[in-house]
Amino acid sequence: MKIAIIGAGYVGTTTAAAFAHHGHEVFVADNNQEKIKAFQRLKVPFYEDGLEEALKEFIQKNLLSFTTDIKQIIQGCEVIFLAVGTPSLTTGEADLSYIKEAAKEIGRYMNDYKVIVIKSTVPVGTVNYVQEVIQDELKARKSNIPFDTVSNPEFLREGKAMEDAIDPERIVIGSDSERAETIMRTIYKEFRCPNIMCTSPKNAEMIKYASNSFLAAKISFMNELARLCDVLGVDVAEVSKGMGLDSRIGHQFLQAGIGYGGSCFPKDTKALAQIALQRNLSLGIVEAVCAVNETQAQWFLEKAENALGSFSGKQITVLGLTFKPDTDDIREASSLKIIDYLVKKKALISVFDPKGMEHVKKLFPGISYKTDPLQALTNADAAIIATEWKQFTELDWKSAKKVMAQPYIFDGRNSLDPEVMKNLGYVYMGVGRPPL
Ligand SMILES: NC(=O)C1=CN([C@@H]2O[C@H](COP(=O)(O)OP(=O)(O)OC[C@H]3O[C@@H](n4cnc5c(N)ncnc54)[C@H](O)[C@@H]3O)[C@@H](O)[C@H]2O)C=CC1
Ligand SMILES: O=C(O)[C@H]1O[C@H](OP(=O)(O)OP(=O)(O)OC[C@H]2O[C@@H](n3ccc(=O)[nH]c3=O)[C@H](O)[C@@H]2O)[C@H](O)[C@@H](O)[C@@H]1O
Repeated sequence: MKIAIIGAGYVGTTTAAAFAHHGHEVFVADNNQEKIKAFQRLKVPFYEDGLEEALKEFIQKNLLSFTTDIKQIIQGCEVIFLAVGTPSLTTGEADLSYIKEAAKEIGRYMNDYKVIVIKSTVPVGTVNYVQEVIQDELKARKSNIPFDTVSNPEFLREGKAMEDAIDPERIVIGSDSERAETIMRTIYKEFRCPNIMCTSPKNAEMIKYASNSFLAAKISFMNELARLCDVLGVDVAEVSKGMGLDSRIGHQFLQAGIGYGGSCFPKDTKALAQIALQRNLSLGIVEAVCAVNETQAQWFLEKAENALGSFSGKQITVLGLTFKPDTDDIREASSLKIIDYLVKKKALISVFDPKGMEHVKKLFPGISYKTDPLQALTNADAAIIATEWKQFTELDWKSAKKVMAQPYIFDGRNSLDPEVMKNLGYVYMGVGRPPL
């Protein structure tokens, strides 16, 4: 089937690769010319493992192409996916301006029956809103071309985007039209997905926000618990291990740390709380999830500062800048809060990250960017681990101690073994773990 995708970001491009992998012919359009030029040169302008190789393969097989000509792909394909951004407004609400703009273009250019599929994460009711925007454009053209709008939220994780998109654990299709549902089922026919759920568009939209907010809630619950564990001398990592043994709880997303980041959990939790407030409802749990996350890095930094005496004038190394390992994405990364705090405290800051340094340089040009962890740790009074890259968990910490000025490790991801670090002579502080 010929499929158009509007928005060549993480989601648009990985979805495109997954559709091409399953034999569809995919056309991706973006209004960012630089991005499209990069893809046309077979270069992915962000880091996602396996994506560049996959795109190269499918472009060479003529199953995938990139363009800025949105009109052409709208007219050439029966199914059009919207994968544009839906960032937070200052109020916390989702900004639907990119969705609106893309929907207008569809209404302006569509020439025959289309299924418009919203893959972006959007508030409940957006499928109807897109329908209205397209309908208004068609009216202005005095046209009544038929079309359907469908919700098909995306659940992929950055860093594992390719495997998640090719073999998703679930596919949710929110449609009120039998015709559109049949087309959606045809698109996903070759996917080895154990769970395809068809429901209403509004239910599908809510499933996405509820899923992200629930995962964020698990993290904030453990992060809040970590603060109590810290006072009680309990190891939160042991607690999460014990909790996870109950299959009703499970092990995933119980790792305490310095807070969740990324382009989605922070924005989607805020958007859900905001959707409720607009209906005069307050979602106390979701609001608390956000509040714990807002303050978790600060709580950890204050503890670290107490342990060290002061950050002022000290050489502090931040290891890890991305919001999690295996990505170059620094959106809402906890490292940014850490650097901001350290700058205010007049610390001398060195950083290292395998993928995220170029992006952070634009925000903090005045700090020192190093080429490897040991170089970053040289003469450091303390190291703060902000992202659990394997370059840090597998570092030769014995050699690292020799180059550091003082042996303080503040492990914001509980990624190292406290016992091992103590035996190497470090003063180790994790999140919600008793000092040894
Ligand atoms: N990044 C992720 O891991 C996931 C993101 N999502 C959701 O998917 C959506 C997209 O996210 P990302 O891919 O991360 O965003 P992104 O910011 O990486 O990409 C969005 C792209 O849309 C393009 N765009 C915006 N307006 C356009 C228009 N009118 N015409 C053509 N192109 C346009 C932008 O230039 C940009 O390249 C968001 O709603 C996000 O919440 C859902 C699951 C996972
Ligand atoms: O809507 C989205 O964009 C996506 O958001 C998350 O995916 P992602 O943001 O790529 O990353 P996660 O692996 O979920 O991690 C998010 C943050 O939570 C933190 N985290 C995760 C797990 C944990 O136990 N503790 C913890 O602090 C990570 O360090 C990271 O900062 C969801 O996992 C995806 O299912 C969803 O599609």
